[in-house]
Amino acid sequence: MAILKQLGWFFRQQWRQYLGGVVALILVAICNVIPARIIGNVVDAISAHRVVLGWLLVQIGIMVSAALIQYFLRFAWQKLLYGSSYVLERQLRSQLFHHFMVMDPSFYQRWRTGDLMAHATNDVEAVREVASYGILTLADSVITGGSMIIAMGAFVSWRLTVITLLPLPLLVVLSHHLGNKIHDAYGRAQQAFGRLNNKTQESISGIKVVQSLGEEEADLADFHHYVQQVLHTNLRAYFWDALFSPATTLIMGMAYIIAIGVGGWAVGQGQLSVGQLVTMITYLGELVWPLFAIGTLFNTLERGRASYDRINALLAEKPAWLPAPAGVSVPTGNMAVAIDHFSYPEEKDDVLHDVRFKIPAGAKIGLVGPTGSGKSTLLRLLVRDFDHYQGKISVAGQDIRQLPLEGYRQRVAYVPQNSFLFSTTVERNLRFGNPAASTQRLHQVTAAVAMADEVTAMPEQYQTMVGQDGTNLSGGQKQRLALGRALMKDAQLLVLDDPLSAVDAETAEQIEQRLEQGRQSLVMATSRLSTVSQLDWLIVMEKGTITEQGKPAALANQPGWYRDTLQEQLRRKRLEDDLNGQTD
Ligand SMILES: Nc1ncnc2c1ncn2[C@@H]1O[C@H](COP(=O)(O)OP(=O)(O)OP(=O)(O)O)[C@@H](O)[C@H]1O
Repeated sequence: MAILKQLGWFFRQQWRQYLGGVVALILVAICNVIPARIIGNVVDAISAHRVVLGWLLVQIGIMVSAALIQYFLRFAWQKLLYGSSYVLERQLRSQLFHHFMVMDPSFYQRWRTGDLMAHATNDVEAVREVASYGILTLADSVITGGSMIIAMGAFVSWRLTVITLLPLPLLVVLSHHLGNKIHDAYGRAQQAFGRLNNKTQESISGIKVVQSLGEEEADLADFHHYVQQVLHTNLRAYFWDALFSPATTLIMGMAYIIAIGVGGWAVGQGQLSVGQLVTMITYLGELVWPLFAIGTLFNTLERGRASYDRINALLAEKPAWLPAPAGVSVPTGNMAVAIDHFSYPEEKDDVLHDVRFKIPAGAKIGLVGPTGSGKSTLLRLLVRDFDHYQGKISVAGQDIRQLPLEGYRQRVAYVPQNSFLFSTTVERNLRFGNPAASTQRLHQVTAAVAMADEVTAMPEQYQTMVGQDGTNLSGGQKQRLALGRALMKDAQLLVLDDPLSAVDAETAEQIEQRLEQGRQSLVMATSRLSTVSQLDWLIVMEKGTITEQGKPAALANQPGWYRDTLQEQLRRKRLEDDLNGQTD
């Protein structure tokens, strides 16, 4: 029952609908009392040989009217209760989706996609069931059950009613005992479902890798293991649930035996008419549903509680970003990076330390260094993926963490190493960050990322669908579209993480030359050193810190990682050219 209290906010919000639904249920219960009473009267009239046609027609008329009224009332409560429950579902879904939108990357490191999807689907569904079926069964079992018991007492005999219903308290004991078991078992079943979701999502996303390595069988076996877990945990939940229904039948059976035994004896003693006994047994028949309803009610409520607890645990997580003081606007100007220390959440070792450099407005800065030296991490701090570092990154002297996140991000365009494309058209992907941009701008940007000819050659040009995460495109096309999307934004700072690694050297050089001509500030990590010579400033990172920085030409002449790696890359290039020359 705790879940009903937890959802109190929603029932208060929708009190009119729920009140209407419950009133309709009460009226249905009242209508339900009528037929048994009439059947009893008719039986007594028949036994006394005093049935008159007119009277009989009136009785039938009353029963038909009661059935018709019930029809409309049932329609009313279904519409009111079930309709409201969909409002709850909508509210929970939007709350979750909004939460997903504002959470920081460490949240997505802790939670896997499949789990989040299980929360947004199965758990929301289980809570919705509480607001519809749960309320229905609760109201119905209390109202119908209560009215039947009152009718038994009032129209037949209070003493016989009390004796007949003596086994009922067993049901309360049983539901209390089984309730917690169902709650825990259902929680485990939902967790298993989340893990299965993760597995399905990962296998489908990685299907090309699975197939190319011939690992289908192994992956199927792995999948089967997760399916087994879901099956096992659900069977466990249904085991506890299944203990309830037969118990209800048993308790009802006992009540019938008592009613027939004690009631039959009372008829023999002349304390009860046959018609009253028939009425009593018909009412008992009407009690079967409310009692079964109590069984499913506990299941629904416990499942709903377990799911609501899971949803709340998720919603209770707060984004790690620091809230900005009110009324602060985002300044423009020179930026300065001065990071003392940074380590990833739940990691002990520093990934960055003593990283200091300046980004004058409009400057084009290259970030190079061996793999794993912290280039991507540094870029992620620039775009405020993480705020928990010691030190300061500032714009016009103001710490970026003191600025409103949304406002700051509007000024920045970021292209991560593995950029994601939406499964929509080329145009909608490009316009994602700036839907209002003009067609001229769209064409300009397409040309800037050297895609104009390729887009023209596509079957539906800008309206060509790119497939899920751009599966219909080549790696280089995907990268250039992602870069184009960032350029469409007209941001003041472009943060690019090796954005052209899959693009051939010549095209990459062309694109980079255009980037260098732009007015925006640019910080670009790259693994291709031949293309950085035109940048204003070069930063070399090794083991999480800056080991060299200066103009590319100066660094090319001083001993260090940059000069060695550049010479090595140029030597290879010459070798390749020589080999190509031989084959020409
Ligand atoms: N999300 C993360 N959680 C924990 N550690 C991470 C995370 N991302 C990166 N690291 C670690 O931080 C270090 C720096 O990684 P980073 O990706 O910044 O290097 P990089 O210079 O960009 O490498 P590359 O050139 O290969 O892209 C590595 O040791 C890496 O394992």
